[in-house]
Amino acid sequence: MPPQYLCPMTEPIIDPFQRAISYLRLSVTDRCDFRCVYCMAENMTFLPKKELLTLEELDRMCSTFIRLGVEKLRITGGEPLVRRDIMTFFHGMRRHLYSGALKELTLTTNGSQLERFAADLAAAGVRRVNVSLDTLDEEKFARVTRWGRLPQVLRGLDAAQAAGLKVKLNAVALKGFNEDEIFTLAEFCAARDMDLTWIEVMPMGDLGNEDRVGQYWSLNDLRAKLAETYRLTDLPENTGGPARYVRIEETGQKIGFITPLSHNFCESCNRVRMTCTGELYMCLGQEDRADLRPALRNHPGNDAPLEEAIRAAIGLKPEGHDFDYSRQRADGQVSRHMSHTGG
Ligand SMILES: Nc1nc2c(ncn2[C@@H]2O[C@H](COP(=O)(O)OP(=O)(O)OP(=O)(O)O)[C@@H](O)[C@H]2O)c(=O)[nH]1
Ligand SMILES: C[S@@+](CC[C@H](N)C(=O)[O-])C[C@H]1O[C@@H](n2cnc3c(N)ncnc32)[C@H](O)[C@@H]1O
Ligand code: SF4
Ligand code: SF4
Repeated sequence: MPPQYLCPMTEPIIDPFQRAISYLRLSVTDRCDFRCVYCMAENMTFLPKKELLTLEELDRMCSTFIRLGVEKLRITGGEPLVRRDIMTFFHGMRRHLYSGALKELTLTTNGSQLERFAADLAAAGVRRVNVSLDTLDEEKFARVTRWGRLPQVLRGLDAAQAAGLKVKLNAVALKGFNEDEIFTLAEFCAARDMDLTWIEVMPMGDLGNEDRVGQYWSLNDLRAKLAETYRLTDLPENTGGPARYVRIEETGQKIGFITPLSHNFCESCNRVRMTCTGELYMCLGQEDRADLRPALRNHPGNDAPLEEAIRAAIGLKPEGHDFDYSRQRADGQVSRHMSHTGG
């Protein structure tokens, strides 16, 4: 039997494994202007737009989570910046930053729309963005994203930095694809004062013809390759996020490793994820979820049922994921696509 959760309103909710849940990742759309080969199939069926929570509903959901102790809100997708009028939502969240209840409002993006939106994001109180970029080669970029164009993303990075946003690059490590770019990407980031985090590819969703097992490249191997050239020093574990960091002594640069497969970090998990239809997923690597929409829609003007539904859902958060490439399944071990919850 999970314990009861009677927390003071401003303290984060504690899950069954004594982890405080202070971080909400919100997917505001399942659509995207790219079709990355490890994330989506080329032909995707998206939700009808009428299924999505409205911007007002997203605001009410997030405000309720913030009242329940969420201090960090990351907007993701699909591609969050392709949702129409999404800046209205960002500007609405600024009031929680001003009140001090929300410590960080941020987003993870493919960068394609940053040239257009970076200044407005900064005006809404966003201080840093994570941009996904797996290669600096134009032809490879077009191949891995299927629909993306590298120059557009590079202009987005420039716009973000010009707007004063701190930028972190996320690169998914893909066997036989970007193994040869670990030094170029490190140098690119060092020259632009951007952090870089590598991510192990996770077996989620049906990708059409892509080979999941063949894509996987352990970050232990990537790290060993870096260490052949650089002296790496492990930095103290940061319990606020999934990445472990090393410093490159020769350049002072920090490199992060997100290793759900080779070294899982579930013990310090502090997060839950909500989809654009109001489903709360308790773990990225599991199917457990709760539909918060009825509590939201059936009780206009009364947030108590929604608060109760959120507490009950977090009371069911599992201990961790079950991803495992040793089972040699090329299909996703979690059936939904990464874009459903936004990573
Ligand atoms: N397995 C697992 N992977 C995660 C988790 N959080 C993030 N990731 C992976 O890391 C990727 C990058 O995450 P980001 O969106 O940049 O967020 P973050 O690393 O939490 O961001 P920071 O605030 O910069 O630490 C995600 O898309 C996932 O692939 C998690 O809780 N579990
Ligand atoms: C799903 S995307 C959503 C936000 C935005 N479209 C972007 O690409 O940054 C969030 C992150 O998930 C990562 N991702 C997608 N599929 C993945 C997979 N199968 N394994 C690991 N990371 C994945 C992407 O590289 C990206 O950094
Ligand atoms: S990783 Fe991001 S940019 Fe790529 S297809 Fe998925 S949602 Fe779109
Ligand atoms: S896999 Fe699940 S439990 Fe582990 S860190 Fe990610 S969300 Fe948390």
